[in-house]
Amino acid sequence: MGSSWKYESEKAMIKPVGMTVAGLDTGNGAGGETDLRVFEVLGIHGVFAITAITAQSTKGIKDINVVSSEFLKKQIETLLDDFNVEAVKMGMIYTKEQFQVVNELLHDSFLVVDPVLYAKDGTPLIKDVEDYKKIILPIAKVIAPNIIEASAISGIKVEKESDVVIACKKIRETYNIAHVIIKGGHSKGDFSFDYMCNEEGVYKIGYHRIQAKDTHGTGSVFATAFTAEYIKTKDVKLAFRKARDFVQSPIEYGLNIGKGVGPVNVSIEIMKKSMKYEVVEEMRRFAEFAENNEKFWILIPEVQSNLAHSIKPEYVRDLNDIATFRGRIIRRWDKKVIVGHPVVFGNPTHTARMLLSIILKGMNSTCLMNIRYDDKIVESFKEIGYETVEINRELEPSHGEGKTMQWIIEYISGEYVRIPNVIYDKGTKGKEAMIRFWTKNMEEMIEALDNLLKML
Ligand SMILES: Nc1ncnc2c1ncn2[C@@H]1O[C@H](COP(=O)(O)OP(=O)(O)O)[C@@H](O)[C@H]1O
Ligand SMILES: Cc1ncc(COP(=O)(O)OP(=O)(O)O)c(N)n1
Repeated sequence: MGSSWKYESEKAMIKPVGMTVAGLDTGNGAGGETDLRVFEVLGIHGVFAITAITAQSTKGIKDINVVSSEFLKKQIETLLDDFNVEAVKMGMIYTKEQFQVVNELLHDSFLVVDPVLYAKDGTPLIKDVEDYKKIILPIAKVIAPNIIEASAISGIKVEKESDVVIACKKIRETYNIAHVIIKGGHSKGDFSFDYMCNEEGVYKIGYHRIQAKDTHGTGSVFATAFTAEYIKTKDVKLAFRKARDFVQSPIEYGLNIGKGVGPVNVSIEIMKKSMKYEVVEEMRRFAEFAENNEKFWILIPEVQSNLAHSIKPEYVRDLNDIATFRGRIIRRWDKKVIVGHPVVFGNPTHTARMLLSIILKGMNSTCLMNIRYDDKIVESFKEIGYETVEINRELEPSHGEGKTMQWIIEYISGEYVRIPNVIYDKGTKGKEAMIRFWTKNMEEMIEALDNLLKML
């Protein structure tokens, strides 16, 4: 007999386990609970041995309540007794007695140390630093200080690239740590460079430096992402690359919450993926409406139509956040409307480019369709209650291909406080007259077109 259904289903639900030994940030921006979130997003079951509770918010740390070393020991023993912990990330740990517990129980683990000497507000997160250097650093497999921490640990003031490499090597040799990563978030320049050195050499990764205010937790996120990726691949170089890549979007989409430095947005990529899934579902709903409405063909111009649909406007950065139908919306010779699936993101169609320009002007807009120009259609839009604006294409300056949609929106926003929902032009030499209609969501788009078609 083959394996039973029950066995197959249980097997499918196994997740690798990673541990964080860290403090708790009551404001949920750094520390152990953020580590658990990173583990979760990256497909690892995170478990948490807590070293201290910090009374913390985006404004900083008010107080620290340290967990006794006996209780820390109990937590780690309890977790190790049950789970197959594949790697351990360590953040805040406070006292010499706590270091001894970790040394005793985790010296053989794949230990990734984030030496959080100070929080962003300057509060020390490790009390007995000299003991920490003696007891914790020699059992680390990987250490990931920022440049301030690297300076303190190596005794070399890290300012320029050559200092980073020297400090990296010194830390490696002094503490016999296989992989030293020095993070560049606190350095200057257009790129934030991180360096990793090990016996094979020095690797450098640079990403565009984001001018961000809400960066609380970047270090915790980086080290936990590294640990998660190491668990999945057992490849240190790959884990370094993936962790650096992972941290970029959470910084870009940092959460402007609280009165101080807001947390980075750990689940942003999952949120964007789920929003994109909803967009695809709604595009399917639109396709059904277009193909089944007997009069829909009236709306379709010679060049055919398309519908652009974005994720929530505040998350839109570029055309990759906007979907269209690859094969457009086509009117056949017999007036039948055919929607050209599939739905694709990032296609530089006129509709997608105009929607992007409207969103980047701050409008609450997620849908835009191009419609055949006809006086009657424009009048019907007015009757439904939409504001309209006519654009004279003769006024368009000569610019390269692909700039017209942006020009139209720039032109309108120079004249209007709010961009009207119906934007039309009567064409010019070689350019068909066209209406472009945008709405705040798919609900409104379908309802408006349904009402419009009843009037035609
Ligand atoms: N403004 C930024 N733009 C892009 N990447 C950043 C920025 N700030 C930090 N990083 C990245 O975030 C990670 C954490 O770095 P860093 O801020 O130096 O750590 P810490 O939080 O321990 O001080 C690194 O990969 C670093 O390159
Ligand atoms: C409980 C706790 N642990 C760690 C930190 C510091 O984490 P980090 O990711 O380096 O974030 P910033 O403090 O630099 O924002 C913390 N604050 N609290």
